[in-house]
Amino acid sequence: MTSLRGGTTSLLVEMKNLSVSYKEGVPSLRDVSFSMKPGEIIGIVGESGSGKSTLIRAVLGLLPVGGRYTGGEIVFRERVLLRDSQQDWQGMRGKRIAMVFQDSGSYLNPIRRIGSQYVETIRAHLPMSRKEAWRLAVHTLARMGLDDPERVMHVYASQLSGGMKQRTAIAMAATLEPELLLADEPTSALDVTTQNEVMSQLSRLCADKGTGMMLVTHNMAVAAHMADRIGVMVDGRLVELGDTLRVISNPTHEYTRKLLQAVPELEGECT
Ligand SMILES: Nc1ncnc2c1ncn2[C@@H]1O[C@H](COP(=O)(O)OP(=O)(O)OP(=O)(O)O)[C@@H](O)[C@H]1O
Repeated sequence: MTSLRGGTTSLLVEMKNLSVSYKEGVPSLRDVSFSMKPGEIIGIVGESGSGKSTLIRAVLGLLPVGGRYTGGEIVFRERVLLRDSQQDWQGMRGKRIAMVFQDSGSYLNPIRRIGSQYVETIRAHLPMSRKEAWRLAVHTLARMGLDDPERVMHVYASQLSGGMKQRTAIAMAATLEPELLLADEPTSALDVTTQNEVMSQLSRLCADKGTGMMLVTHNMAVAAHMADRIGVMVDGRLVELGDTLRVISNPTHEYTRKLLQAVPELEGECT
């Protein structure tokens, strides 16, 4: 299990009574409140439809079609995002707040070599020469477990396997050293062995760069392995939030107990 990182005491993110609806009068997020410290990893678990994706998309200011903020606040580094214009919010995306999702790899540009799009992404946010950006990209691809990163830089996405594309997309998001990485089931399309590897590499990359992560997963074992704290969602509410060890050894909510009982290797730790 990872430990808490980041030295400053100011908060990275605060959610205050956040509510979101897609349909009038039917909230998909209900009064969700919590805060994150810099460098912290929070795992968000819960059943399908409980609002996990809505929660992290809300932080990015990119709700799925039809979604509306109906109450509350999101504060990022002491700045209230919900009161800011979309333009201010846009300035945060990519560099300060980045997101990876289940099929990020499939969004790589198919008609440009990986190296060209990777270098351009880096240089759009960081003051670097092409050579420096190339070196940083190769280094990060290697940290994400890609065996021959120079070759990866020279090929098109169609020449990479699904796992390699996903690792590449995750590396690209992490390269910019965002303060917050929003990860929505980033490895669930990969086979189990690859999932574990990519999760460990991602966690190491975040630790290297002091990046905080909000990790949405349906897999309690993944959350227990990766996160400093675990939050559990049921029907749009955050019904439990606590240190990982406390949540898995002494869950307070019935639904958390049910989730833990479904994970054989954690079952013995649940009282
Ligand atoms: N674009 C949308 N339009 C209408 N309703 C939506 C939309 N996106 C999500 N919802 C509804 O909001 C609720 C929360 O959905 P959300 O996708 O956030 O849950 P989730 O916990 O991430 O689910 P899953 O694990 O299946 O991805 C669900 O009832 C869902 O049907």
